[in-house]
Amino acid sequence: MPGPNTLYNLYEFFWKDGFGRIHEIQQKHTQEYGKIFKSHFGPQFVVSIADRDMVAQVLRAEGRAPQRANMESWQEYRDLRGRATGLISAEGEQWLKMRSVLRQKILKPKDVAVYSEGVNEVIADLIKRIHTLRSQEEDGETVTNVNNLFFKYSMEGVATILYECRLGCLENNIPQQTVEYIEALELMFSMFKTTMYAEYLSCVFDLLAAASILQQPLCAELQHALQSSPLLAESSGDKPGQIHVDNKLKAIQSQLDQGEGVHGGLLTHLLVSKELTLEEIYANMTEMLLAGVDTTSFTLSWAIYLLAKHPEVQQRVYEEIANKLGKDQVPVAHDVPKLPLIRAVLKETLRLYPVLPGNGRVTQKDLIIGGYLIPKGTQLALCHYATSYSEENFSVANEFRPERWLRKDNLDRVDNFGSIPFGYGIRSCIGKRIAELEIHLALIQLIQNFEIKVSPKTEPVLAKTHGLLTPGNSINVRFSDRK
Ligand code: HEM
Repeated sequence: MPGPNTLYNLYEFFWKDGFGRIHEIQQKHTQEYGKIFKSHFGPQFVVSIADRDMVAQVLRAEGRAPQRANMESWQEYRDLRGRATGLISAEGEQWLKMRSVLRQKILKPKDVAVYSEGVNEVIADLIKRIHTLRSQEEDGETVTNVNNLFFKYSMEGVATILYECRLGCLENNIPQQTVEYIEALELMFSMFKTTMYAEYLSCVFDLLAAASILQQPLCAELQHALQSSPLLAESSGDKPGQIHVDNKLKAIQSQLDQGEGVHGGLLTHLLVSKELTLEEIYANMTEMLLAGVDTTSFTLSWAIYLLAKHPEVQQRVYEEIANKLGKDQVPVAHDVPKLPLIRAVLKETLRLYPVLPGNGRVTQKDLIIGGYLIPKGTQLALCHYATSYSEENFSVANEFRPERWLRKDNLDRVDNFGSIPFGYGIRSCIGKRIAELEIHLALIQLIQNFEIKVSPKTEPVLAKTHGLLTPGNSINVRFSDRK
């Protein structure tokens, strides 16, 4: 099988700063070596797949508990300290058990529809915050670096759903406890982005480590962060990540003591049903928060950027909202199917900027892919960025054309393997419906309230890989009141 050798990879990644360009390297290597190629790192290798049908074949052949990457050292660390893993890092039977509990409450659109009201309260605060921020600018309209704002929105939104409480991220004066919480999370995000959530990248790191190119395995770096981070040290008492879970537990206890019925969302269900241990609940709440904030905020930032750059698309979206929902009607989850264009905007945004440009799988049986025998236990890298930009899969692939998703019921197809930003199958993103709810409702209300325009302060924004696919520079946009 063709592919880059160790020397070439060292040159590409270290000399030419390839870690920030993983998405481009996928495309480049696909052009050079074909849709299936083997990257060598010393004695180890990764097989990369950049073909829609081959990706489909791999994902359709998955067993009961698919594995993204070899997590042995991570697992050993958790075992050593008696700490529970969350869904992202768990494997085998433990993963199956947790997934089957968590999926009951958040995997279907109707499961998350109940959170519309809570998310809308957060969006009302987001809009207030936009008014405050733009009033501080000379033109009275610009918000600089919208991702900062959307980070706070996503954190507040996801916490509202997961912890069933508000953090105050969008207030003018953020509560001190929340400031500390955001700081702890930011530290973890920076570690997390280059490790757990970027399996494609972590395979590269692990292989480099195996080839003794790195002094320490990457996991050790993350393990150190875990030890020193106040947030993720789940078992050590009074930490910010636990406070919200513990508060909920106390509230439930007091309701029970008073003979009241207990109702609530996911966290309440987990605490009452006791299907997961408290340690597992802490671990999963933290991992879901980590997995859910940056992904959602980057996607929202890219969507706003694309809409600002394409006023004609934005106008069509606005007209659809005005005609099918109403100019001032606050949307809820069941309004979203009436607005196919807003759904298409999200799908097209994620095609052009898939937050996870690549994903990993360890094969659980021998497979023949593209004519090659791939033995059980091989680390695969699924090159979603490359398939998203392939002209074979999407005509005029470089252009933002949300309407392409409106044809032939494309919106509801989950099996368009050219663009699967949330993954596919049993190990796909468990937070997909939460992310969609937060993004759809926010986009609808932002477009109802504002005409979103490119600010003269905005340079063209290119993507860079920092674990996730992130905006390479700050996105500044003008939020003009809609007349
Ligand atoms: C636009 C937003 C998001 C995108 C694009 C995204 C994408 C992904 C992808 C590609 C995976 C890997 C799937 C696979 O291996 O097949 C994943 C896994 C995961 N995501 Fe998301 N995600 C998003 C938001 C969220 C949110 C909001 C949450 C939680 C509230 C979340 C929680 C998770 C978890 C826990 C996993 C691991 C699932 C498992 O291993 O069983 N994600 N996500």
